Formats: sequence, structure tokens, C-alpha cells
Amino acid sequence: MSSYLSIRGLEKSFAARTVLQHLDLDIAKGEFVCLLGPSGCGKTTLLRQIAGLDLTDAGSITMQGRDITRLPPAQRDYGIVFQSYALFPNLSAADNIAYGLRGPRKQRQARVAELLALVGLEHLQGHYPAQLSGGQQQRVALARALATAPGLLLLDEPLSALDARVREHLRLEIKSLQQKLHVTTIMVTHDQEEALLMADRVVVMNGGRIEQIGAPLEVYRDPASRFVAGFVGQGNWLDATADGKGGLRIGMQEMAMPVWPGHAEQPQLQDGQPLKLFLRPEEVSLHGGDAALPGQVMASVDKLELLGPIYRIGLTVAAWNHQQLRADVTHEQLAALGLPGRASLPLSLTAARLKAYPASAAKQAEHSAAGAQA
Ligand SMILES: Nc1ncnc2c1ncn2[C@@H]1O[C@H](COP(=O)(O)OP(=O)(O)OP(=O)(O)O)[C@@H](O)[C@H]1O
Repeated sequence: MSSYLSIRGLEKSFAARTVLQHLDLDIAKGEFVCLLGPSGCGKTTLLRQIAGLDLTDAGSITMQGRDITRLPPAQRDYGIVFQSYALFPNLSAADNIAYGLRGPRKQRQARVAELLALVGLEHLQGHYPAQLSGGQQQRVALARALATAPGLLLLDEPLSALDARVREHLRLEIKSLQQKLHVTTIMVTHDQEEALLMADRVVVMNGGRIEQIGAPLEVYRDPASRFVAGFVGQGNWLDATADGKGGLRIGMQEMAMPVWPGHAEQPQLQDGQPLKLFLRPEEVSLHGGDAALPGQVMASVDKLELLGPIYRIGLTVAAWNHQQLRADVTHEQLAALGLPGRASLPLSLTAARLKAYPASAAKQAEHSAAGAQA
């Protein structure tokens, strides 16, 4: 991939606190990248580094081959939108958009008209921010950020102050605008649904590090770490143990060993070593029969929840030490299973869709340390 923006070994601390830990990231021209992670993981700090709003401690940022690491914000080529609309209250929508434009008046007016049309606000050009809704203000902020046709669009949680309906609508609008303009875009969000929906690639951050970079489907289906699995989307966690012969046990049931994300090959596991298994609710296979066939196990049905287009079924598996899990099915699948109306049904797991992780990262670290000493 030829990079439009290239970040190498970026580090940032505030006082004694390290916020970005030697970060590498490459972004291609025209890409829409979302920085996703929990509060405090360093997303905004990374965006501010790219914008030149904070000094960089170490590492480099290159844009189109130009080292911009030490350049002031005005000499970098980007437009930015913040969570708080940050419009000038005493300027109309049109004048807010025109603010950064230079050149002859007629040319500026034409550009403002073009931008107002782009964000669908031609009819509100004379309105002041206080006369605009949150969604409209954010459209003005977006038009202002795009006014000078920057090479990079930076969005810092631009939708999080808006109510759910407006947010859903604007997500799609921003995405289609970005595709139309083909402007390289980096958006900070803590909302995994938003990131999966809008991004070409999602950068999942945790504690100042990048845990995974991948297309939305990749991050969702093949989470590289236990953190990513837990943070992105819904999932089931099951306790299991290795059998020391390349397989595993859940309760009394034996299974082939599933995939180990982030491991080229399955690690050497001792008999009885605890594991965590992960699978999505839609990856639990339920069957209509009355008894468990080989490879299946009986699960009791604890509850049914309607989530609009799907049902979420709460299940307990007695043979797995009474572990609980959730399965998502369509309305048709639910009816085919004879639900509601039965107390238990056979369940099976597909090893290829299961992910195995060490039972605890701390234990894993202890294990490696013991291995290193040995
Ligand atoms: N100017 C600053 N001075 C001191 N500490 C800061 C500063 N800016 C950020 N931090 C700290 O750095 C850490 C990361 O902050 P950052 O804003 O990048 O997180 P974030 O992932 O964007 O989270 P949020 O979604 O809550 O904004 C936090 O612990 C924050 O308190």
C-alpha cells in the first residue's frame, strides 16, 4: 500500500503518563479510517498529533512524502471537525464556511454556495449557529473543514453530541460525502457500530497501542486479541481447558482446538491449562431435534429477547459446568426450532468459528516469563 499518511514510532506522554506508545500507522489516499477504542486509550491524542495541535515526543508523521512532524497546524493540509460544533456564534452559516477562504469575493461566494449545496443547507445560509439544530451545525462545521479542499479530513467524535436519529442519518451522509470527494479521512470514535459502518479500515486502540488494524469485517470476524473481541460487537466467552493433546474440553465435552488469533501456530498447551473461548451470538448453532446427536450438547432455554430483526436466546449448558451463552437467530429460524414452546434444544459449536485466548493475559505473561527463565 502506498501511504498518503505515514506514522512511525509515534510517542506522546503527558507528565509521567505515556499516552501513545511507539505507534505505527499507514493510511492510503482516499481511505476512511476510524480510530476506535475506549475512553482514554489515546485516540484524540493521536488525532491531535496528526493535526499538530500538540508537540510530538518522538517518531515521525509524513504526509505525501513530506515530513510534517514539526510543522505548525497551518502548514499541514487538513480540515478538522470537533465534537462540540465550534462555530463562530456571531457569523452566519455561510460566513462560518467562508472563514478560512482566501481570494476574490466572487470566487469565495461560489465556493460557499457549492459547499452549502454539498451539505444540503442552501436554505439556511443566513442562519446563525444558535438558530441551527445540532445536526445542522455539524454540517456547517463539516463544510467549513472541507472549504479549502484539504488533503486530509480529521473528525474528532463529530457525531457523539447528537441524538440517535440525527447521528444515524449523518453517519451515512458523511460516508457518502467522503466517498464522493475521495478525501482521506481519519475519524475518532468510541462507538464500535459507527466505526464498523463508516470505516474502510478500523484501527482498534487500547492503552496507547494499536491492538488491530483491519477492514470492519476482519476486525469483527477475526479479532486479533481478547481485547478486540470484547470491545467490538457482542460475544460469548466460555471457559475451557486444553487437553494436552491438541484439543480442548468444555465441561465434559471434548473438541478440536479452534483458531488462536495472533498466533501463527497453536501454542504448546499443557493438560488442564485454562482457556477462554470466544464466539459471536450468531455463530452458535442450534438444532431442532429432541436429543443431542454426536458433537451436540443439550442447552436449556432461559429467555428469548426480541431485538427487532433478530431474537437473542439466553441458554445454559449443564454439561459445560452450567455455562451460559447467547445465540442470535432470525424470526424464521426461531420458528423452525419450535420456539417459543420448548425448554431445551441441541446446540453445537464449529471449531473453525471459535477463537481461543489464554485464560488471562497476566497468566500468559507469567507463563512466558517462567519459560524465559527456564
Ligand atoms: N493535555 C493533556 N494533559 C494531560 N493529560 C492529557 C492531555 N490530553 C490527554 N491526556 C490524557 O491522555 C489520555 C488519553 O487521552 P485521549 O483524549 O487521547 O483519549 P481518548 O481515547 O480520545 O478518550 P476519550 O474518548 O475519552 O476522548 C487520557 O488519560 C487523558 O487524560
